[in-house]
Amino acid sequence: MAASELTGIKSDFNKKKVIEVALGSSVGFILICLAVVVYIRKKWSHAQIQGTLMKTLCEDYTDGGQNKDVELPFFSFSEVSKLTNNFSTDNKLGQGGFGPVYKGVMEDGREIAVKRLSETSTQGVDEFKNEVRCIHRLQHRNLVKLLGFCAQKNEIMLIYEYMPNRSLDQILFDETRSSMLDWNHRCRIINGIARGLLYLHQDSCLRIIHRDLKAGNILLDNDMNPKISDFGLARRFKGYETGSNTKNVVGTYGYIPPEYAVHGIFSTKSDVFSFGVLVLEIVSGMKNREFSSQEHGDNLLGHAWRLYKDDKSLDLVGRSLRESCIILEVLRSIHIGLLCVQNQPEDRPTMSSVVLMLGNDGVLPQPKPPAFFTEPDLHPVAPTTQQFSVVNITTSLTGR
Ligand SMILES: Nc1ncnc2c1ncn2[C@@H]1O[C@H](COP(=O)(O)OP(=O)(O)OP(=O)(O)O)[C@@H](O)[C@H]1O
Repeated sequence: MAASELTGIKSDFNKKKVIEVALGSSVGFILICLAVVVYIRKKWSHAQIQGTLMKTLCEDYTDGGQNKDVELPFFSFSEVSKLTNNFSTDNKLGQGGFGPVYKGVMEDGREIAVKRLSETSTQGVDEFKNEVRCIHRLQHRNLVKLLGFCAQKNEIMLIYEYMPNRSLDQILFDETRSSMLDWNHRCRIINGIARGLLYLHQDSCLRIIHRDLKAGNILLDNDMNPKISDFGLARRFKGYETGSNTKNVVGTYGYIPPEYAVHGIFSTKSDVFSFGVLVLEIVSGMKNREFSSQEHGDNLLGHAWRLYKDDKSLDLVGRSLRESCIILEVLRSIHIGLLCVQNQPEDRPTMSSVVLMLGNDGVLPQPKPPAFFTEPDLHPVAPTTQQFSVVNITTSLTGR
């Protein structure tokens, strides 16, 4: 081979190498730039959330605020850190849409649960603010108590009373743990949730639609008394309002009524619907969302309705409940549950009627068919959000 040919090959080879290196380093450079931008954006949005929250909390809790009559105790970062054993993993209770939740013990021995807003929170500033603003002004034995907050050192945390039996879903839908809840407990849980909701709708100073009532948002104390929690999506309403409209439908699949899912209309009757789903889940020990009858493909609501029509409602009762159940009470609860999940909001009872119906043995009206017999074809915006509350529904649904 001639020397000139050899030099040609060599220079081609060098050129190729130079291009490869140049390309490689510019791709690397672009990737690094992208990573830096993502990192800065994340930090910036977290700082923004914290900034807005600080402002809200300051407005609410300083002399200039409107709510200076309501005192919510302030905890310093070092105090919370000490109470939770430096946010140790042993103290971690779980992870929700806001971020991790830690158990802590106060100096006087009281146990607390600390919700720490995380940088990757799927629920934003509005939900966090809402939670603080709603819940600290409400006082009812069936609502979880907010004990204080921390807004310091770029940290936002909410401090609640600790509920030793955690959330209802963790017991109700667990095959072995569900036996911890006999009919007596379940009856008390149904009644407690009903009273807590009635307080929110009618008796509290704020009047609130919860909008995310579900088994995961019912916490249980030592004696299995229920406490409604998670007010991040709650909305205040005026006494004369019958419903509001929103394009941003939020909530949790399986608990959302048709008028809200399809038309974005929510009212106290949306909570009544979710309550009805919850009652049927408590009696059956099954999740509405996951239940699909092998016989006819109906979800839990459709299944309960068919059994009711065939006079076989007792077949709905979960295995772990069969020994302890009081038949008349169980049948009445199922009947009330079915009244609450009726397709038309105006057919559903108010929570004050529900509390009355649960407390006496008078004749109940006949329920009409429930909404969403079968599992609707829902496609969450981001499938990962499904385990948490804030689920935006983009597809339309059809009820039957
Ligand atoms: N006050 C509390 N006492 C005891 N455990 C709690 C308390 N609050 C929350 N937890 C537990 O912490 C975990 C996370 O709760 P969190 O309310 O943040 O989210 P979630 O209800 O699981 O989801 P989402 O954010 O969708 O409501 C759950 O396991 C819950 O049982």
